[in-house]
Amino acid sequence: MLFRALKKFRLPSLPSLLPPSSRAIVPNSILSNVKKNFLFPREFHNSQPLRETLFYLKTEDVDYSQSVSFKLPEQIQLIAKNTTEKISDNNITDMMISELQGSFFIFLVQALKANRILEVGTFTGLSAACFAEGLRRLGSKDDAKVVTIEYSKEYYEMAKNNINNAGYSDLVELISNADKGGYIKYYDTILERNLLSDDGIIIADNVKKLEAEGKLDLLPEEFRDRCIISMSRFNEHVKNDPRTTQVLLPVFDGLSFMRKNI
Ligand SMILES: C[S@@+](CC[C@H](N)C(=O)[O-])C[C@H]1O[C@@H](n2cnc3c(N)ncnc32)[C@H](O)[C@@H]1O
Repeated sequence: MLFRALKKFRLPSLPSLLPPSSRAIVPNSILSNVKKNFLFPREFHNSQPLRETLFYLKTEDVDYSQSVSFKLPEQIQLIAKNTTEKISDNNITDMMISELQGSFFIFLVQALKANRILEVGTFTGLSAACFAEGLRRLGSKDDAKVVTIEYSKEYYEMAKNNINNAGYSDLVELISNADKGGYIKYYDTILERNLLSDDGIIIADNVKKLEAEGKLDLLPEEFRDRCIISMSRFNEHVKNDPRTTQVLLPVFDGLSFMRKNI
């Protein structure tokens, strides 16, 4: 599961999920990406029928969309290439956002005129680079920044190299953290601490309703329950929260957009 939130933060302070070094820097932000990689065991990732049902967009539709959408800059495409070269396990590289999603994120940062972006779950830095590219295309102000946190030391190191090599280190602050909190925790922390500014947006990724696809019974019960529980619990939590308004779009892996009711 992947949690993304595109948001604008309000100070005074950042939640404890960020280390002290980053506490002063998130007035307007995008929070992105908590992927719960443990949700699907390897053997299920490798099951073709399941993969087809989990990733329900047809390849030709995605290819067509990509062919008529603007391309990711070469230096960002290289991050995706390096990731698949260095991590040969498809189950892991599947965590990476698609090229099309990367283009969408650049577009979104520009459209929202985001200035500060907080991403939870860097992986190898592809989406962070896209956020940074969006900031750059906006003609980023002095305080514009992507703060991205990753709890895996290995991915953190890979991301650091990728971001440096792609030339975004001036815009991206990488943080290695140990907090394994889930979607609800991050979401509540942001709202309770009033970190989301009035025009900020939270995006949660990988929140599509798996059981609607009818093939969840391919998974053993324990995994089935965990998938449904964690995703639908989050969706329901937000749906029932009077503080925000949510729209869940059936795109990519299920992208939910939330904004504060003001
Ligand atoms: C789906 S991947 C993110 C995809 C990525 N942003 C990209 O560029 O394609 C999710 C990442 O989040 C990390 N992660 C999961 N939970 C986290 C948490 N609570 N704090 C920090 N990182 C987390 C995982 O280690 C993994 O690298």
